[in-house]
Amino acid sequence: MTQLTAEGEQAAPVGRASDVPSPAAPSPARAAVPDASLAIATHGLTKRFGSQVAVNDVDLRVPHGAVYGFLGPNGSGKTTTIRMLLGLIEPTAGSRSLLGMAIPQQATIALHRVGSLVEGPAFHPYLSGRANLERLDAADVLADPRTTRVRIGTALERVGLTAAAGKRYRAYSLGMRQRLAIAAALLAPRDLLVLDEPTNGLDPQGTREVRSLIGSLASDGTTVFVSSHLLAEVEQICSHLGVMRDGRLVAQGTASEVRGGGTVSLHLVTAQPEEAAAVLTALGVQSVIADVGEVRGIPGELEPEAIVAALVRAGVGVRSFTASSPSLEDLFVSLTGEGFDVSG
Ligand SMILES: Nc1ncnc2c1ncn2[C@@H]1O[C@H](COP(=O)(O)OP(=O)(O)OP(=O)(O)O)[C@@H](O)[C@H]1O
Repeated sequence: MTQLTAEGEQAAPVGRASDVPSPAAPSPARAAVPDASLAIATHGLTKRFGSQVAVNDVDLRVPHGAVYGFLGPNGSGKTTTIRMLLGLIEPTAGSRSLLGMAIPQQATIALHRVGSLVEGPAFHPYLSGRANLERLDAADVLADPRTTRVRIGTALERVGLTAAAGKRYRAYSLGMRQRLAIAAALLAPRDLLVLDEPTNGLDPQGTREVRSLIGSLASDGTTVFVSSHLLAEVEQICSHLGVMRDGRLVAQGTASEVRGGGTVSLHLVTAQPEEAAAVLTALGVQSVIADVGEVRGIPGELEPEAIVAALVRAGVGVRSFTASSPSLEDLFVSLTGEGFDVSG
């Protein structure tokens, strides 16, 4: 389970995130051992730009069929990680595999089954959505021209653009443009989609469109790896989460594992805060703070029932008692050290 200290430092990340300390001496490129049980696996993935370590010893584990939210503030290393996954840049150290195939050794086969949205394809403003996809498909040497028509029709259908396929690109809304970009990534059947900030710059309506599209792609069995700095976006659609901070993966696991990793705190309303604080301290509650009419603390492993019973035994009147986990937003702030944009 993910555990946070009082400063928000992570003590034991879910699924062994990067807890290897020194970025100074990343191990040399390790032998790639593709893990077929995972859609994406990396081991010690590291990228330096000069003296800057942009990605530091990252071990990603993305199960097949997951919608994996790759979260982190701007500059935390998400895009650099994705570029290494797709073979667009070489890591300084570490290995990576997609769909059980090592990158770059088996990239030609693997990447044919992987759709990606990293920088976004360049669309022609005066051509229709369909004509733009025809241009992109024609430029793909691996695409079979005999099936172009069907594949483009299927991709447009999947992103809900069939009716608007004949409209010029310049008349598309931002959400439609992004859906067309995803259609471009779907021109061949894909087992894995890697989307870098697919809702960046979109208005709330466009964000909803893309979010619901990701949900429907995932329900067809496609594994989706989606990066974002927007908490609300991933919170709603992701089965798994990974959180980046300063190039390190500081938490990883199922959404409920990551969410459950926060420290539970208790809040007690009482007319006898000093007496209550003494009882809680004697029980072993940590960080007890008594204030006017209330007491706060961190119960650790203590059950709420045992705490309330002890208070009642000691004659402390309890007006209300709450034991709560931090919100996902609080958790991310503590993991990443900065606020997340929660709009979206
Ligand atoms: N080609 C490059 N040369 C030098 N530094 C780079 C290069 N690409 C990325 N960086 C640096 O690496 C760090 C991680 O950047 P990256 O783009 O991977 O982060 P990010 O989490 O994707 O953020 P954003 O959402 O802003 O793109 C940043 O400090 C960035 O300035």
